[in-house]
Amino acid sequence: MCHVASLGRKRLTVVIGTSSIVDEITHEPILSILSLIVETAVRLRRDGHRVVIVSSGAIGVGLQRMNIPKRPKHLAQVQALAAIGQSRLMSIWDSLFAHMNQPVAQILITRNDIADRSQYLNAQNTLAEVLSLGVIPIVNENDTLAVSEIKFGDNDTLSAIASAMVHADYLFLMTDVDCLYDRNPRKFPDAKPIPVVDDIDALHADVSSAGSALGTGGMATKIVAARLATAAGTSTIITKSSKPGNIAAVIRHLHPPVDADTGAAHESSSPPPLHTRFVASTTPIRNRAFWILHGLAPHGTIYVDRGASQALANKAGLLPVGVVGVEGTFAQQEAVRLVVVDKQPLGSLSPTGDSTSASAVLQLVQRGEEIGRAVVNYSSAEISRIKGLRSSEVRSVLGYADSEYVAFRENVSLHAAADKSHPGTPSGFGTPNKEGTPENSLADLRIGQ
Ligand SMILES: N[C@@H](CCC(=O)OP(=O)(O)O)C(=O)O
Repeated sequence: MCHVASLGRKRLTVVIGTSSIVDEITHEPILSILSLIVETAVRLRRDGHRVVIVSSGAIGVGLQRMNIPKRPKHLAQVQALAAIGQSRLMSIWDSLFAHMNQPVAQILITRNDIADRSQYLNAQNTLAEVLSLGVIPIVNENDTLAVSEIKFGDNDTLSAIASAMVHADYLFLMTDVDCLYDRNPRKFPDAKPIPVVDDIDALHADVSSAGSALGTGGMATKIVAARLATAAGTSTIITKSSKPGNIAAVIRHLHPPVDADTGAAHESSSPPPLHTRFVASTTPIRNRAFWILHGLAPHGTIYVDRGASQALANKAGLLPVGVVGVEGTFAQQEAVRLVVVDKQPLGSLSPTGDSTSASAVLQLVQRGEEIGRAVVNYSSAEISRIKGLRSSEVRSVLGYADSEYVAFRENVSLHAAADKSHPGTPSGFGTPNKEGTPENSLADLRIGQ
Protein backbone atom coordinates (compact mmCIF):
# COMPACT_ATOMS: atom_id res chain seq x y z
CA MET A 1 0.00 0.00 0.00
CA CYS A 2 1.37 3.43 -0.83
CA HIS A 3 1.03 6.54 1.33
CA VAL A 4 -0.40 9.52 -0.45
CA ALA A 5 0.94 12.87 0.71
CA SER A 6 -1.57 15.69 1.03
CA LEU A 7 -1.84 18.03 -1.94
CA GLY A 8 0.12 21.28 -1.81
CA ARG A 9 -1.90 23.86 0.05
CA LYS A 10 -3.55 26.31 -2.28
CA ARG A 11 -5.62 29.40 -1.80
CA LEU A 12 -8.80 29.30 -3.84
CA THR A 13 -11.48 31.88 -4.51
CA VAL A 14 -14.79 30.61 -5.84
CA VAL A 15 -17.31 33.11 -7.23
CA ILE A 16 -20.94 32.16 -7.64
CA GLY A 17 -23.39 34.39 -9.50
CA THR A 18 -27.04 35.05 -8.76
CA SER A 19 -28.27 32.65 -11.44
CA SER A 20 -26.56 29.76 -9.61
CA ILE A 21 -27.90 30.79 -6.23
CA VAL A 22 -31.57 31.57 -6.86
CA ASP A 23 -34.09 30.34 -9.41
CA GLU A 24 -34.54 32.93 -12.14
CA ILE A 25 -38.35 32.80 -11.95
CA THR A 26 -39.27 31.92 -8.35
CA HIS A 27 -36.10 33.36 -6.74
CA GLU A 28 -36.06 30.38 -4.41
CA PRO A 29 -32.55 29.29 -3.40
CA ILE A 30 -31.15 26.48 -5.56
CA LEU A 31 -30.34 24.25 -2.62
CA SER A 32 -28.86 21.48 -4.76
CA ILE A 33 -26.09 23.76 -6.10
CA LEU A 34 -25.54 25.50 -2.76
CA SER A 35 -25.19 22.16 -0.98
CA LEU A 36 -22.69 20.89 -3.56
CA ILE A 37 -20.64 24.06 -3.18
CA VAL A 38 -20.66 23.62 0.59
CA GLU A 39 -19.55 19.97 0.32
CA THR A 40 -16.81 20.86 -2.15
CA ALA A 41 -15.54 23.82 -0.11
CA VAL A 42 -15.42 21.72 3.07
CA ARG A 43 -13.61 18.90 1.27
CA LEU A 44 -11.06 21.36 -0.08
CA ARG A 45 -10.61 22.80 3.40
CA ARG A 46 -10.04 19.31 4.80
CA ASP A 47 -7.40 18.73 2.09
CA GLY A 48 -5.57 21.73 3.54
CA HIS A 49 -6.61 24.39 1.04
CA ARG A 50 -7.90 27.82 2.01
CA VAL A 51 -11.18 28.79 0.42
CA VAL A 52 -12.82 32.18 -0.13
CA ILE A 53 -16.37 32.28 -1.52
CA VAL A 54 -17.64 35.36 -3.34
CA SER A 55 -21.41 35.06 -3.33
CA SER A 56 -23.94 37.16 -5.20
CA GLY A 57 -27.63 36.62 -4.53
CA ALA A 58 -28.55 39.26 -1.93
CA ILE A 59 -30.95 41.03 -4.27
CA GLY A 60 -32.41 37.77 -5.59
CA VAL A 61 -33.00 36.40 -2.08
CA GLY A 62 -34.48 39.79 -1.07
CA LEU A 63 -36.97 39.56 -3.95
CA GLN A 64 -38.13 36.17 -2.73
CA ARG A 65 -38.33 37.32 0.89
CA MET A 66 -40.55 40.26 -0.05
CA ASN A 67 -42.46 38.34 -2.71
CA ILE A 68 -41.56 40.87 -5.40
CA PRO A 69 -41.55 39.28 -8.88
CA LYS A 70 -39.09 41.54 -10.69
CA ARG A 71 -35.91 43.44 -9.84
CA PRO A 72 -37.02 47.08 -9.37
CA LYS A 73 -35.41 49.91 -11.33
CA HIS A 74 -35.15 52.40 -8.49
CA LEU A 75 -31.73 52.28 -6.78
CA ALA A 76 -33.03 52.72 -3.21
CA GLN A 77 -35.43 49.80 -3.71
CA VAL A 78 -32.63 47.58 -5.02
CA GLN A 79 -30.46 48.58 -2.06
CA ALA A 80 -33.30 47.84 0.37
CA LEU A 81 -33.79 44.41 -1.21
CA ALA A 82 -30.04 43.74 -0.95
CA ALA A 83 -30.14 44.66 2.75
CA ILE A 84 -33.11 42.32 3.28
CA GLY A 85 -31.63 39.52 1.18
CA GLN A 86 -28.04 39.64 2.43
CA SER A 87 -28.88 38.54 5.98
CA ARG A 88 -31.02 35.67 4.71
CA LEU A 89 -28.39 34.72 2.12
CA MET A 90 -25.79 34.49 4.88
CA SER A 91 -28.14 32.51 7.06
CA ILE A 92 -28.60 29.99 4.20
CA TRP A 93 -24.81 29.67 3.77
CA ASP A 94 -24.23 29.51 7.52
CA SER A 95 -26.83 26.82 8.12
CA LEU A 96 -25.59 24.67 5.21
CA PHE A 97 -21.96 24.96 6.34
CA ALA A 98 -23.01 24.32 9.96
CA HIS A 99 -24.08 20.78 8.93
CA MET A 100 -20.41 20.17 8.13
CA ASN A 101 -19.19 21.99 11.26
CA GLN A 102 -17.56 24.66 9.10
CA PRO A 103 -17.67 28.26 10.39
CA VAL A 104 -18.09 31.09 7.88
CA ALA A 105 -17.56 34.87 8.03
CA GLN A 106 -19.39 37.63 6.17
CA ILE A 107 -17.18 40.22 4.42
CA LEU A 108 -18.96 43.09 2.66
CA ILE A 109 -16.83 45.48 0.60
CA THR A 110 -17.47 48.61 -1.47
CA ARG A 111 -15.09 50.11 -3.98
CA ASN A 112 -14.91 53.21 -1.81
CA ASP A 113 -13.62 51.16 1.13
CA ILE A 114 -10.64 49.86 -0.78
CA ALA A 115 -9.81 53.24 -2.35
CA ASP A 116 -8.42 54.13 1.05
CA ARG A 117 -5.07 52.38 1.46
CA SER A 118 -5.45 51.68 5.17
CA GLN A 119 -8.98 50.30 4.66
CA TYR A 120 -7.69 48.10 1.82
CA LEU A 121 -5.03 46.74 4.18
CA ASN A 122 -7.64 46.27 6.91
CA ALA A 123 -9.81 44.21 4.56
CA GLN A 124 -6.73 42.23 3.49
CA ASN A 125 -5.66 41.61 7.08
CA THR A 126 -9.17 40.57 8.12
CA LEU A 127 -9.36 38.09 5.24
CA ALA A 128 -5.93 36.70 6.18
CA GLU A 129 -6.95 36.32 9.82
CA VAL A 130 -10.29 34.66 8.97
CA LEU A 131 -8.51 32.19 6.68
CA SER A 132 -5.85 31.40 9.24
CA LEU A 133 -8.63 30.55 11.71
CA GLY A 134 -9.84 27.89 9.29
CA VAL A 135 -13.01 29.87 8.53
CA ILE A 136 -14.47 30.35 5.04
CA PRO A 137 -15.02 34.05 4.28
CA ILE A 138 -18.14 34.75 2.20
CA VAL A 139 -17.64 38.03 0.34
CA ASN A 140 -20.22 40.20 -1.39
CA GLU A 141 -20.42 43.82 -2.48
CA ASN A 142 -21.98 46.03 0.18
CA ASP A 143 -24.88 46.94 -2.10
CA THR A 144 -26.63 48.94 0.59
CA LEU A 145 -23.87 51.56 0.50
CA ALA A 146 -22.51 51.29 -3.03
CA VAL A 147 -24.10 53.67 -5.53
CA SER A 148 -23.31 53.34 -9.21
CA GLU A 149 -20.18 55.56 -9.30
CA ILE A 150 -18.51 53.61 -6.52
CA LYS A 151 -19.68 50.12 -7.42
CA PHE A 152 -17.54 47.21 -8.53
CA GLY A 153 -20.61 46.61 -10.67
CA ASP A 154 -20.29 42.87 -10.79
CA ASN A 155 -18.98 40.25 -8.43
CA ASP A 156 -16.54 38.90 -11.03
CA THR A 157 -14.41 42.03 -10.64
CA LEU A 158 -14.85 41.92 -6.87
CA SER A 159 -13.69 38.30 -6.85
CA ALA A 160 -10.54 39.21 -8.78
CA ILE A 161 -9.76 41.93 -6.24
CA ALA A 162 -10.48 39.57 -3.33
CA SER A 163 -8.18 37.00 -4.99
CA ALA A 164 -5.41 39.58 -5.23
CA MET A 165 -5.95 40.53 -1.58
CA VAL A 166 -5.44 36.94 -0.38
CA HIS A 167 -2.78 36.16 -3.03
CA ALA A 168 -5.01 33.34 -4.27
CA ASP A 169 -3.47 30.63 -6.42
CA TYR A 170 -6.77 30.00 -8.21
CA LEU A 171 -9.94 31.91 -8.93
CA PHE A 172 -12.87 29.74 -10.04
CA LEU A 173 -15.47 31.68 -12.00
CA MET A 174 -18.53 29.45 -11.86
CA THR A 175 -20.84 30.01 -14.80
CA ASP A 176 -23.57 28.41 -16.90
CA VAL A 177 -21.16 26.98 -19.48
CA ASP A 178 -18.46 24.34 -19.06
CA CYS A 179 -15.70 26.45 -20.54
CA LEU A 180 -14.90 28.97 -23.25
CA TYR A 181 -15.47 27.85 -26.82
CA ASP A 182 -14.07 29.29 -30.02
CA ARG A 183 -17.66 29.71 -31.25
CA ASN A 184 -21.07 29.72 -29.62
CA PRO A 185 -21.69 25.99 -28.94
CA ARG A 186 -25.47 26.53 -28.91
CA LYS A 187 -25.35 27.65 -32.53
CA PHE A 188 -22.33 25.70 -33.76
CA PRO A 189 -22.19 22.06 -32.64
CA ASP A 190 -18.59 21.79 -33.88
CA ALA A 191 -17.45 24.60 -31.55
CA LYS A 192 -14.16 23.69 -29.88
CA PRO A 193 -13.46 24.09 -26.16
CA ILE A 194 -10.51 26.30 -25.22
CA PRO A 195 -8.68 24.50 -22.39
CA VAL A 196 -5.85 26.97 -21.70
CA VAL A 197 -5.43 30.69 -22.36
CA ASP A 198 -1.85 31.97 -22.13
CA ASP A 199 -2.53 35.39 -23.59
CA ILE A 200 -5.94 36.96 -23.03
CA ASP A 201 -5.33 39.53 -25.77
CA ALA A 202 -4.85 36.78 -28.30
CA LEU A 203 -8.05 35.04 -27.20
CA HIS A 204 -10.47 34.18 -30.00
CA ALA A 205 -13.52 32.97 -28.13
CA ASP A 206 -17.24 33.60 -28.26
CA VAL A 207 -17.89 35.65 -25.14
CA SER A 208 -21.28 36.89 -26.20
CA SER A 209 -23.26 35.36 -23.35
CA ALA A 210 -25.02 38.06 -21.36
CA GLY A 211 -25.72 38.06 -17.64
CA SER A 212 -28.93 36.57 -16.28
CA ALA A 213 -32.12 38.55 -15.63
CA LEU A 214 -31.02 39.21 -12.05
CA GLY A 215 -27.27 39.20 -12.27
CA THR A 216 -25.02 41.83 -13.75
CA GLY A 217 -22.24 39.66 -15.07
CA GLY A 218 -21.85 37.63 -18.25
CA MET A 219 -18.88 36.13 -20.04
CA ALA A 220 -17.36 39.54 -20.81
CA THR A 221 -17.06 40.42 -17.10
CA LYS A 222 -15.42 37.04 -16.53
CA ILE A 223 -12.73 37.86 -19.08
CA VAL A 224 -12.13 41.22 -17.37
CA ALA A 225 -11.87 39.42 -14.02
CA ALA A 226 -9.50 36.83 -15.52
CA ARG A 227 -7.26 39.61 -16.89
CA LEU A 228 -7.14 41.30 -13.51
CA ALA A 229 -6.61 38.15 -11.46
CA THR A 230 -3.95 36.60 -13.72
CA ALA A 231 -1.98 39.86 -13.68
CA ALA A 232 -2.04 39.57 -9.87
CA GLY A 233 -0.67 36.01 -10.07
CA THR A 234 -3.95 34.07 -9.74
CA SER A 235 -4.69 31.37 -12.32
CA THR A 236 -8.30 31.79 -13.28
CA ILE A 237 -10.63 28.96 -14.19
CA ILE A 238 -14.03 29.05 -15.83
CA THR A 239 -16.17 26.00 -15.15
CA LYS A 240 -19.80 25.02 -14.79
CA SER A 241 -21.58 26.25 -11.67
CA SER A 242 -23.98 23.31 -11.56
CA LYS A 243 -20.98 20.98 -11.10
CA PRO A 244 -19.02 22.45 -8.16
CA GLY A 245 -17.22 19.09 -7.77
CA ASN A 246 -15.27 20.20 -10.86
CA ILE A 247 -13.26 22.54 -8.62
CA ALA A 248 -11.70 19.71 -6.65
CA ALA A 249 -11.25 17.60 -9.81
CA VAL A 250 -9.43 20.43 -11.61
CA ILE A 251 -7.17 21.06 -8.60
CA ARG A 252 -6.42 17.33 -8.38
CA HIS A 253 -5.61 17.28 -12.10
CA LEU A 254 -3.26 20.29 -11.84
CA HIS A 255 -1.67 19.14 -8.58
CA PRO A 256 -1.90 15.32 -8.48
CA PRO A 257 -1.29 13.84 -5.03
CA VAL A 258 2.18 12.36 -4.71
CA ASP A 259 3.27 9.06 -3.21
CA ALA A 260 4.98 9.97 0.05
CA ASP A 261 7.44 7.07 -0.32
CA THR A 262 8.43 7.31 -3.98
CA GLY A 263 7.52 10.91 -4.80
CA ALA A 264 5.61 9.67 -7.86
CA ALA A 265 2.54 11.66 -8.83
CA HIS A 266 -0.80 9.86 -8.77
CA GLU A 267 -2.08 11.01 -12.14
CA SER A 268 -5.77 10.33 -12.59
CA SER A 269 -6.62 8.00 -15.46
CA SER A 270 -9.74 10.02 -16.33
CA PRO A 271 -9.49 13.41 -18.05
CA PRO A 272 -10.33 16.49 -15.99
CA PRO A 273 -13.79 17.99 -16.38
CA LEU A 274 -14.19 20.62 -19.09
CA HIS A 275 -12.84 23.99 -18.00
CA THR A 276 -10.83 26.92 -19.32
CA ARG A 277 -7.71 27.95 -17.44
CA PHE A 278 -6.19 31.41 -17.82
CA VAL A 279 -2.53 31.10 -16.90
CA ALA A 280 -1.28 33.39 -14.12
CA SER A 281 1.53 35.86 -14.50
CA THR A 282 4.84 34.68 -13.08
CA THR A 283 5.69 38.31 -12.29
CA PRO A 284 2.52 39.28 -10.47
CA ILE A 285 1.53 42.86 -9.76
CA ARG A 286 0.75 42.89 -6.05
CA ASN A 287 0.39 44.97 -2.93
CA ARG A 288 0.69 48.74 -3.44
CA ALA A 289 1.21 48.45 -7.21
CA PHE A 290 -2.00 46.40 -7.54
CA TRP A 291 -3.87 48.79 -5.28
CA ILE A 292 -2.87 51.83 -7.40
CA LEU A 293 -3.98 50.01 -10.55
CA HIS A 294 -7.23 48.49 -9.33
CA GLY A 295 -8.12 49.77 -5.87
CA LEU A 296 -8.20 53.47 -6.71
CA ALA A 297 -10.82 54.97 -9.00
CA PRO A 298 -9.13 57.21 -11.60
CA HIS A 299 -10.35 60.83 -11.64
CA GLY A 300 -8.89 61.80 -15.01
CA THR A 301 -6.24 61.06 -17.59
CA ILE A 302 -2.71 62.29 -18.17
CA TYR A 303 -1.44 61.84 -21.73
CA VAL A 304 2.28 61.18 -21.90
CA ASP A 305 4.70 60.91 -24.81
CA ARG A 306 6.67 57.81 -25.81
CA GLY A 307 9.81 59.10 -24.05
CA ALA A 308 7.98 59.43 -20.74
CA SER A 309 6.41 56.02 -21.17
CA GLN A 310 9.88 54.55 -21.76
CA ALA A 311 11.24 56.34 -18.70
CA LEU A 312 8.37 55.04 -16.55
CA ALA A 313 9.06 51.51 -17.78
CA ASN A 314 12.67 52.04 -16.71
CA LYS A 315 11.46 52.93 -13.21
CA ALA A 316 11.73 56.73 -13.42
CA GLY A 317 9.06 59.09 -12.09
CA LEU A 318 6.78 61.15 -14.35
CA LEU A 319 8.24 64.59 -15.13
CA PRO A 320 6.20 67.52 -16.52
CA VAL A 321 8.27 67.46 -19.72
CA GLY A 322 6.77 64.09 -20.67
CA VAL A 323 3.15 65.22 -20.25
CA VAL A 324 1.35 66.23 -23.44
CA GLY A 325 -2.23 66.58 -22.23
CA VAL A 326 -4.62 66.41 -19.33
CA GLU A 327 -8.25 65.35 -19.28
CA GLY A 328 -10.72 65.59 -16.40
CA THR A 329 -10.63 67.45 -13.12
CA PHE A 330 -8.59 66.02 -10.31
CA ALA A 331 -6.78 67.18 -7.20
CA GLN A 332 -3.31 66.49 -5.85
CA GLN A 333 -2.94 62.94 -4.50
CA GLU A 334 -5.80 61.59 -6.62
CA ALA A 335 -5.39 58.72 -9.07
CA VAL A 336 -5.30 59.17 -12.84
CA ARG A 337 -4.94 56.99 -15.92
CA LEU A 338 -1.67 57.25 -17.82
CA VAL A 339 -2.21 57.07 -21.56
CA VAL A 340 0.65 57.12 -24.05
CA VAL A 341 0.13 59.05 -27.30
CA ASP A 342 2.33 59.46 -30.34
CA LYS A 343 1.52 63.02 -31.22
CA GLN A 344 1.14 66.30 -29.43
CA PRO A 345 -2.58 66.84 -28.78
CA LEU A 346 -4.33 69.55 -30.78
CA GLY A 347 -4.95 71.75 -27.75
CA SER A 348 -5.12 71.61 -24.02
CA LEU A 349 -7.29 68.82 -22.83
CA SER A 350 -7.81 70.40 -19.47
CA PRO A 351 -11.29 71.64 -18.64
CA THR A 352 -9.56 74.49 -16.88
CA GLY A 353 -8.45 76.27 -19.90
CA ASP A 354 -7.51 76.70 -23.48
CA SER A 355 -9.03 75.01 -26.41
CA THR A 356 -10.47 71.78 -25.12
CA SER A 357 -12.34 70.06 -27.88
CA ALA A 358 -14.30 66.87 -27.45
CA SER A 359 -13.07 65.57 -30.77
CA ALA A 360 -9.43 66.20 -29.83
CA VAL A 361 -9.97 64.22 -26.65
CA LEU A 362 -11.69 61.48 -28.58
CA GLN A 363 -8.88 61.27 -31.13
CA LEU A 364 -6.36 60.95 -28.34
CA VAL A 365 -8.37 58.36 -26.51
CA GLN A 366 -8.70 56.34 -29.70
CA ARG A 367 -5.00 56.66 -30.48
CA GLY A 368 -3.72 56.25 -26.97
CA GLU A 369 -3.08 53.16 -24.96
CA GLU A 370 -3.46 53.08 -21.20
CA ILE A 371 -0.10 52.07 -19.78
CA GLY A 372 -0.91 52.38 -16.10
CA ARG A 373 -2.18 54.57 -13.29
CA ALA A 374 -0.57 57.12 -10.99
CA VAL A 375 -1.24 59.15 -7.88
CA VAL A 376 -0.27 62.73 -8.78
CA ASN A 377 1.54 65.53 -6.98
CA TYR A 378 -0.32 68.29 -8.86
CA SER A 379 -3.95 68.98 -9.73
CA SER A 380 -5.31 68.84 -13.29
CA ALA A 381 -5.27 72.65 -13.48
CA GLU A 382 -1.63 72.77 -12.39
CA ILE A 383 -0.52 69.98 -14.72
CA SER A 384 -2.16 71.60 -17.72
CA ARG A 385 -0.01 74.69 -16.99
CA ILE A 386 3.30 72.85 -16.53
CA LYS A 387 2.93 70.12 -19.15
CA GLY A 388 5.86 69.95 -21.54
CA LEU A 389 8.04 72.12 -19.26
CA ARG A 390 11.30 71.29 -17.58
CA SER A 391 11.01 70.79 -13.81
CA SER A 392 13.20 73.87 -13.25
CA GLU A 393 10.48 76.00 -14.92
CA VAL A 394 7.63 74.81 -12.65
CA ARG A 395 8.26 77.39 -9.92
CA SER A 396 8.23 80.35 -12.29
CA VAL A 397 4.96 79.18 -13.91
CA LEU A 398 3.02 78.13 -10.79
CA GLY A 399 4.75 80.42 -8.27
CA TYR A 400 5.68 77.34 -6.24
CA ALA A 401 7.06 73.87 -6.89
CA ASP A 402 5.78 71.08 -4.65
CA SER A 403 7.83 68.50 -6.52
CA GLU A 404 9.90 68.15 -9.67
CA TYR A 405 7.73 65.14 -10.50
CA VAL A 406 4.12 65.06 -11.62
CA ALA A 407 4.09 61.61 -10.01
CA PHE A 408 6.78 59.90 -7.99
CA ARG A 409 7.82 56.49 -9.33
CA GLU A 410 6.47 54.72 -6.25
CA ASN A 411 3.11 56.28 -7.05
CA VAL A 412 3.11 54.97 -10.63
CA SER A 413 1.90 51.47 -11.40
CA LEU A 414 2.17 50.11 -14.92
CA HIS A 415 0.11 47.37 -16.52
CA ALA A 416 2.18 44.25 -17.17
CA ALA A 417 2.63 44.96 -20.89
CA ALA A 418 4.09 48.40 -20.24
CA ASP A 419 6.37 47.38 -17.42
CA LYS A 420 9.98 46.43 -18.19
CA SER A 421 10.04 44.40 -15.00
CA HIS A 422 7.70 41.96 -16.75
CA PRO A 423 10.07 40.61 -19.40
CA GLY A 424 8.80 38.81 -22.43
CA THR A 425 5.38 40.32 -22.21
CA PRO A 426 3.72 40.75 -25.58
CA SER A 427 1.66 43.77 -26.54
CA GLY A 428 -1.60 44.15 -24.69
CA PHE A 429 -1.86 43.29 -21.05
CA GLY A 430 -1.81 39.50 -21.31
CA THR A 431 1.17 37.67 -19.92
CA PRO A 432 2.73 34.42 -21.10
CA ASN A 433 3.62 32.20 -18.20
CA LYS A 434 4.27 28.90 -16.68
CA GLU A 435 1.99 27.62 -13.99
CA GLY A 436 2.65 28.10 -10.35
CA THR A 437 3.10 31.12 -8.18
CA PRO A 438 5.14 30.65 -5.06
CA GLU A 439 3.19 29.80 -1.97
CA ASN A 440 2.93 32.79 0.30
CA SER A 441 2.68 32.35 4.00
CA LEU A 442 -0.25 34.14 5.56
CA ALA A 443 2.29 36.38 7.24
CA ASP A 444 3.10 37.68 3.74
CA LEU A 445 -0.42 38.99 3.48
CA ARG A 446 -0.34 41.03 6.63
CA ILE A 447 1.68 43.78 5.17
CA GLY A 448 1.40 47.38 6.04
CA GLN A 449 2.60 48.88 2.81
N1 LIG B 1 -24.13 42.06 -5.09
C1 LIG B 1 -25.28 41.65 -5.86
C2 LIG B 1 -24.92 40.87 -7.09
C3 LIG B 1 -24.08 41.56 -8.11
C4 LIG B 1 -23.61 40.62 -9.21
O1 LIG B 1 -22.49 40.70 -9.70
O2 LIG B 1 -24.43 39.66 -9.57
P1 LIG B 1 -24.03 38.46 -10.60
O3 LIG B 1 -23.84 39.06 -11.95
O4 LIG B 1 -25.13 37.54 -10.53
O5 LIG B 1 -22.76 37.84 -10.08
C5 LIG B 1 -26.17 40.72 -5.02
O6 LIG B 1 -25.70 40.12 -4.05
O7 LIG B 1 -27.33 40.58 -5.37
